[in-house]
Amino acid sequence: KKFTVGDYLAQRLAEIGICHHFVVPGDYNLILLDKLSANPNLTEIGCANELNCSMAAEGYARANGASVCVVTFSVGALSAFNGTGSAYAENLPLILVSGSPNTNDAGQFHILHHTLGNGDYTYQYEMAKKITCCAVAVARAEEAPRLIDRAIRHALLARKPCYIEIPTNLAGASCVRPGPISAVTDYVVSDPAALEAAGNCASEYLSGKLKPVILVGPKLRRAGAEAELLRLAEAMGCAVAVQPAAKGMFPEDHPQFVGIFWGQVSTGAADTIVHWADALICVGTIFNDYSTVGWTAVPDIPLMAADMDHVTFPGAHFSRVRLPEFLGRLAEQVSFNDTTMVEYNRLRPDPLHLHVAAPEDALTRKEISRQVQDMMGPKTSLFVETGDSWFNGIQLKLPQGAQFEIEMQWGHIGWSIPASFGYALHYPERRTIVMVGDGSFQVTAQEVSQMVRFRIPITIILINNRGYTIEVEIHDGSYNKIKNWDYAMLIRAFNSTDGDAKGLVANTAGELAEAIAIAAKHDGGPTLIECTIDQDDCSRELITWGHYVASANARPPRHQRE
Ligand SMILES: C/C(NCc1cnc(C)nc1N)=C(/S)[C@H](O)COP(=O)(O)OP(=O)(O)O
Ligand SMILES: [Mg+2]
Repeated sequence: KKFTVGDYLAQRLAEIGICHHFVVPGDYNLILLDKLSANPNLTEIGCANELNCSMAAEGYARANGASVCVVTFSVGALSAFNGTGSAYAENLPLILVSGSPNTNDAGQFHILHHTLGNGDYTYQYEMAKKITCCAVAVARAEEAPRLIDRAIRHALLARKPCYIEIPTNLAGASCVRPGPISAVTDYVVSDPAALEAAGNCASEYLSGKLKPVILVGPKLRRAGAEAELLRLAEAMGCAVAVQPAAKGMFPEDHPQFVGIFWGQVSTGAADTIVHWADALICVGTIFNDYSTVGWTAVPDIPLMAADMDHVTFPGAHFSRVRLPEFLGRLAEQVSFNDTTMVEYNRLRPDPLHLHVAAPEDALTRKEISRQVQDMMGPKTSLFVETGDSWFNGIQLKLPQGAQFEIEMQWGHIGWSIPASFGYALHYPERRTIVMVGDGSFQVTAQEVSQMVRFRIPITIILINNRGYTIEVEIHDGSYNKIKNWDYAMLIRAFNSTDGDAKGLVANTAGELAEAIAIAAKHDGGPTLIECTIDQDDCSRELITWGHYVASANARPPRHQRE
């Protein structure tokens, strides 16, 4: 049986641990799709469109470590670029594969369908270079092994997406078989001298400091260093604060967890402790406009920042120091100093006694949060969508074992529906819950039909506040209004005659409790619960945060100031 370029790609994808490949077919990729589905280790997952396909792959990569999205040329890839951008911003090795024109067409100046019609076939590859860590276009079958291995290796090492373009007439062309996968997957260990020097520099940075705090950022998990961080935190005994996009990357039931550090909208007394510290160990942190509340919450002491493959101090930088190895080494050498925990225990806020609404009470944002809190257990994975769901979700306490997913760097509304679908395919034994607003839901609603098709029992808490409330709080206008849907009824449309999803409406606290009880027992497919709340019922945190972000957006151009 002929071994082809498509078989080579399929084998490499399977060898790096991918079990599901997300696809939308098109005549430039059909032969390639045949080769992928011929590989027994790969299960084909069709998506309703390429935006959702790429976002499903983004979510799958959060669970699986790497993922692949296979689309057709131009009309497919340009939509998939959005999920690829998300994977770049969120540090996920998503492999974007696109079919492309027959290798003879460019040289014959043919005009082809799906293209711009100007005879240029390089624009997609050029665009892909900007949003991936490595982009390759296979022009001859002989070079396919080298290019495929290179792109995948770069993506795995950098935790960034890569791009592989395969012409429609090469997917089935003969190709040699691959060598050991270790050539692709073996990571680059830290440089021993740099690791040693960075460790010594950390000791210097910490010596003499009285009040060290650890601040955890979202790149910790992407670097695979959660276990080493836990060891370091327990060796120091200090307070551990977490950035909002890193929620769940340090256990919230741990005695040293002091809350989410998010400036004015922090939880617990995280901001008090972080600002009280005289040494801040930042691990995988990202200080962007959203996580610093419009630049009002940037730590103001000299900090030490350990990133995925380098460490910087107030006076030194060390390249090729991998985060797991660095934190592991630090855990061996630091001295115990729980000053910030002693202080925190004097500041620890009393647990919130959330008002329990009466069953007949109209549903409110607070009551939804209270009931979602009660849903959560060790097997819960909670996805929170861009919108007030960020603030509602971040306030929740994660029980031991619960996971949390947020897309705070890219922030594409609608991400949570396809992403939770992709994620849940890898974790069928977990109970995935999505908190999503009405506006976001309208962007990618079609992927609920894939949850129906593949019978994935995701619980979707759809918070219908009649429009784009987060935008209203940043800057209101007519554009923040949207057409209301009968969201629960949509499920009947997606079920058609062979689906087993449930669409429920909750207008009161009692109806929500009933709907959640039904969802907890339903596993034949998703349960969508449409929760109607007042359109002005949004979190205090959103309003506060929105004002600061709006003023950051409004800073006058520099030349106007002079
Ligand atoms: C329109 C936009 N952001 C701008 C935006 C526009 N387009 C994309 C793809 N991503 C974005 N974040 C946002 S946050 C809406 O308020 C979301 O509305 P909804 O899902 O209904 O949530 P809230 O009501 O809680 O805000
Ligand atoms: Mg809304």
